[in-house]
Amino acid sequence: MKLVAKNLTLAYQTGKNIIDGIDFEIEDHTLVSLLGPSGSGKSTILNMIAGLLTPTSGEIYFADRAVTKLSVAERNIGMVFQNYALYPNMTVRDNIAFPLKIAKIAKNERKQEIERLAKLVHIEDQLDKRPGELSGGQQQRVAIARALARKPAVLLLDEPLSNLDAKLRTEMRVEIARIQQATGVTTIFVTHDQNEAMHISDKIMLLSDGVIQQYAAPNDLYDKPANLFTAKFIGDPQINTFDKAEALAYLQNYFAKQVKTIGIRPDAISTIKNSSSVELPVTLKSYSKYGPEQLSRFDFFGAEFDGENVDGISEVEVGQPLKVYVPASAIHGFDDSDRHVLALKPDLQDLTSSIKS
Ligand SMILES: Nc1ncnc2c1ncn2[C@@H]1O[C@H](COP(=O)(O)OP(=O)(O)OP(=O)(O)O)[C@@H](O)[C@H]1O
Repeated sequence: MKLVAKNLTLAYQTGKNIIDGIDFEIEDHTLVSLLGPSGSGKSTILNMIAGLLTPTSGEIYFADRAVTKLSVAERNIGMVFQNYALYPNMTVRDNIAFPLKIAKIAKNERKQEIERLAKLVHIEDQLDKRPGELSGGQQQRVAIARALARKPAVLLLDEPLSNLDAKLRTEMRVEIARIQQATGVTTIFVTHDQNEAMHISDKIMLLSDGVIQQYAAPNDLYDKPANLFTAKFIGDPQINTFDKAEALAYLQNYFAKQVKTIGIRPDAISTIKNSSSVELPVTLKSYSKYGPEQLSRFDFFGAEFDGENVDGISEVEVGQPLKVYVPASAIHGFDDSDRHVLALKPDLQDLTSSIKS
């Protein structure tokens, strides 16, 4: 089901808006992550969608139905929490059956539904165990099955993987994407882990201080950051930023408009020139390689920056001056308000100088 929020605002008594008049649409059948640092408002938005928190103002719609004033029960949502919240004294079967019993689904139909859900989340051989006898990943599968039992309008997942170890996290994020695709249920996934969000989502809503910084497909957040916050939050290693005079003056040439900061992602740097690339005169300061990852550090007019897996860099000696190249589209400029400014192609550089003069 499509979900729409209009001018959604939440303030506690203390005053300042925790969520500050945001608008968004989540398309039917998609998986959207709410991503952002601690305190950015992810859980608050999720809880307003669930009906656990009432917005101070604004509206939420499930398709065309305004749900803002409806209770949790009336919204038909499925929720999964970080701590699973399974009933410890019930078997897996009874945990999944619970919402079906509440909904007074007949016994026969209930049995079929439990089997269907257990197959869907791959726990059909665990139905007679109690949650305490299952691994964290299996418990989370049960929690997902229970949340899906009543064919919810939306599935809300609040940091569902954060109690799992690294290997299980990766496995379960693939599983969540698979289950979401198999059921087609519109899903909202809260995480503060960009890697998780980047891999699992159709779109990511990146939040900071209760404001949407950017809402776009994962690769667009990476390649086309709308502002400096997004550019810095997304990407590991972090984007290189230049705000010192000489480096900035050199790169400013590629922009028609004055920029305050320039960002270049470490993986955009190469020693190989191509037709749309911009040349940077640098000195190699250090180089290291670990497994498939190479990291290099360069000096560029006194500003240092990182390169990741830079083609051809293993041939260069540390301390040696060289030229590196960056596609013009990978030079991100940000204006006084930290908003993204497009770089011009290198062959438009003359035009840039004439605009400036
Ligand atoms: N009951 C409350 N009263 C006042 N402020 C609150 C209350 N609950 C949450 N907040 C504030 O609302 C803001 C957003 O909190 P929220 O839990 O939505 O953030 P989050 O992005 O989910 O963070 P985390 O990743 O740490 O869970 C925070 O600044 C928090 O301090």
